[in-house]
This record gives sequence, C-alpha cells and structure tokens, in this order.
Amino acid sequence: MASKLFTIALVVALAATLINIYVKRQGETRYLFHTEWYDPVSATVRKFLLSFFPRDNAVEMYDLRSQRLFLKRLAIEGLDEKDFYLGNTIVVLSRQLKITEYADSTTREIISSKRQRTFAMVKPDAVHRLGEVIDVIQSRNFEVSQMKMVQLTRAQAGLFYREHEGRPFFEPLLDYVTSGPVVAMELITTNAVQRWRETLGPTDAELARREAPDTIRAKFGKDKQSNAAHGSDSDVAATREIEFFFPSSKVHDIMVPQTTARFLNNTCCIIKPHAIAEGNMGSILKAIKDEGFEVSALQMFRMDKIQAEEFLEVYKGVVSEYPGMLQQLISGPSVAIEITSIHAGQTPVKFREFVGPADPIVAKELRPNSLRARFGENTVKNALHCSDLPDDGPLEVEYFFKILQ
Ligand SMILES: Nc1ncnc2c1ncn2[C@@H]1O[C@H](COP(=O)(O)OP(=O)(O)OP(=O)(O)O)[C@@H](O)[C@H]1O
Repeated sequence: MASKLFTIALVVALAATLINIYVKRQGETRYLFHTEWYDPVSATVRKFLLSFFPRDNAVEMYDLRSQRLFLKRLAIEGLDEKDFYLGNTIVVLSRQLKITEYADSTTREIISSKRQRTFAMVKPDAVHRLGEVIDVIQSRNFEVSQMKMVQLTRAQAGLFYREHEGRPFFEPLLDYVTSGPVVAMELITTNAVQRWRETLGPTDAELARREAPDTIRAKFGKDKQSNAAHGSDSDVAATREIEFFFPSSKVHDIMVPQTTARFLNNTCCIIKPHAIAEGNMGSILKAIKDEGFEVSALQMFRMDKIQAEEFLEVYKGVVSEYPGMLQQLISGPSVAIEITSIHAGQTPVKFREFVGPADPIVAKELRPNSLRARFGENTVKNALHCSDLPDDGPLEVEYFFKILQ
C-alpha cells in the first residue's frame, strides 16, 4: 500500500513538474517527443522528454530518470522541424538523441501527417541513373531517410511481389527485378505515399511519356515492365516494405536483401552529411558515374560518436580539423559508397584525384572539376571523405558493408 501511494505521489509530482514546464508555453507551438540517448559514461540508455519549439528551432529537455529539467530552452543551429519524426536521430549538444515516440496526441496528429514515410525502389534498369532519380526526389521535397543498394534473390523478389503471384507477368517480373542491383529507399514528406505514386507516374512507361511526361517512369522507364521505380500503394504497404528492406532489429535472415559490395579492386568514399542536407547527393552520384566510376555498393548510415571516432581514428592528433570532422560525420545521415572502375588496380589513386584536394579552395584552383571543388565549402565541409591510401579503401568498405551491417 505504501509503495502504491509513493508511486501515485511520484506520478502527480512528475505531472505537476511537466505542467510547470510546458503549460506556461501555452499559445506557442511546441511538439513533445520521447527520446533516448546512449550515455557512454554510465553505459545506459537515458530517456528524455524533449520539447521542440519550431519558431526559434529551440529544444528543452526533461530527464525522465532524475525527473529534472536537463536542458533549458536553447536554440540549436541546424535543427529544423523536418528533423522531428519517429525513428530519426537528432544531435543536441553532441548528444545523438533517437526519437522513439510522440509524447502527446497533438504532436502525433500534426507530425505524423506532415512526416509520412513511403517505400521507394529504383529498379535494375534505372540504377545507372540513380543520381538523376535522386535529383527528382530531392527537387520534389522528399527526404531520403534510409537507402541501400541490394541484390534481390528470386525468393526475396517473390515474397516482395507475392500479391502478383499467378499473374502472367509474375515470372518475368522476378527475372527483371533480380537482373541487377536495386536501390531501396525510405522517403519522408507530407502525404508521402500518394505524392511518390504521383511522382512515379503510370505503371506503363510508354503511357507515362504520353500522359505524364514529367514523371520518373516517363523519364527513366522503358515499358510496362521495365518502369524504373516502385512505390508503395498504401500506408500499410509502406510499413511492410520498409521493414522488408530495413528490418528494425538486426536479424540474420536469408529473406533480408543484402548489400552488393564486392570487396575487390575497390575504394571507399562517404558523401558527408552537409552535402546531403544541401541537396547535392544526386549531383555527386551523377558526377561519379559520368567520370567512369561504378557505384558497386551504397548505403545510408547515421554514425554515432563511437563509430565516427573509430572510423576517423587515424586522423586524431594528426590533422587539426579532427574535432570538426567528427562533428560533421555525426551531424546527420551520410552515404557510404564502394567505388569500382575499369581501372582495376588504379581505382583508389584515380578516384582520389577525382575527389580532389582536401581544401575546396585549393581544389577550385588546382582541380576545378574535382568533386570537392564543385560541392565542398571548407576543409571540414568538403563534401566527401575518400580513402587516403590504396590499402585503406578495402578496409573502409569492410567497415561499412560488413562490420556495420
Ligand atoms: N501487364 C504487365 N506486364 C508486364 N509487367 C507488368 C504488368 N503489370 C505490372 N507489371 C510489373 O509489375 C510491377 C508491379 O505491378 P503493379 O500492378 O503493382 O504496378 P505499380 O503499382 O504501378 O508498380 P509498383 O508496384 O512496382 O510500384 C510493375 O511495376 C511492373 O514492373
């Protein structure tokens, strides 16, 4: 009985504190989220209630364990309303906070309709034009929140398209979607399911060219079967399809599509978070292809501080930009790429030349066509990380495409 009374008192006290903190903000738009952060010092996951105030991009955090205000309202540069959706990780004062739940019904109603997820897949016939497809995706204000190049097995393709089993086009469809790599993506925007279907256009690419020439299938598809890309047809399908390609728990199931990494004659690069946030991912991928390099594997990662420190260890104490490089790498999603080319043994050296000098200002002078000259800003925001030495490339590819899988 005593313990029950204590629990009730605690809940009342907690509620009262929350009311104190939040009700006084009445009249001002704010969203409430449950978030968590892995605290390396206590080796535990700490849970916070987080308020976000869109007017000034400020956050306030309440520690659910100590039941105390943890962070007074503070504007966080680079944080935006669009960063707040379930499953995303935001960075607040170097802490990577994962958003685990909406903390009230108003936030759920507003954010979940604004931030709907859908599943998109670039099919084998359009993968060589991935950069252009991503340009369309970004120009229509979709955010790519997960992405992975995979090779579907026939069994996986059959499961994915099981609703079409028995139809005359089913077996040819499986031949087609297993004929080469596909790129699976989770896209987020307002009304994402419907808007992505509209962006795709009609199933038949020829019909799309006649009736909806501005759509993805009109631009990149060939016919009724080879139609460049897929999109979920409902909210429920989107959830199922996202889970199919990006399982929420690490499962070693043969039905989970696997990376296309070859681990041979390769080098590695990372499109940095700032370049993705600035909308340059598509242009960078297109430039890499136009220069004759092949993207043989690709995946979006949200690196945590421990992973970023591990990855950048060789630069610690060696380059003065190390702290900035670390912050940049954990500031948002990045895309790791395995690069191969017809130059075989020369791929690392040739690709490094194409990426250009570490300082974009120097790159603009010496190599104006290099990726850093075109997409970089300074030595930290220099658009891409690229393996330094030929021996590093395969190790970095292994890090992303084996160890972090
Ligand atoms: N009549 C057909 N002949 C050949 N292939 C077809 C035909 N109908 C559909 N397909 C292939 O099967 C896929 C799935 O068919 P569905 O009817 O679900 O079309 P969709 O919803 O427009 O496409 P998706 O599901 O790939 O987004 C199509 O995208 C296309 O590749």
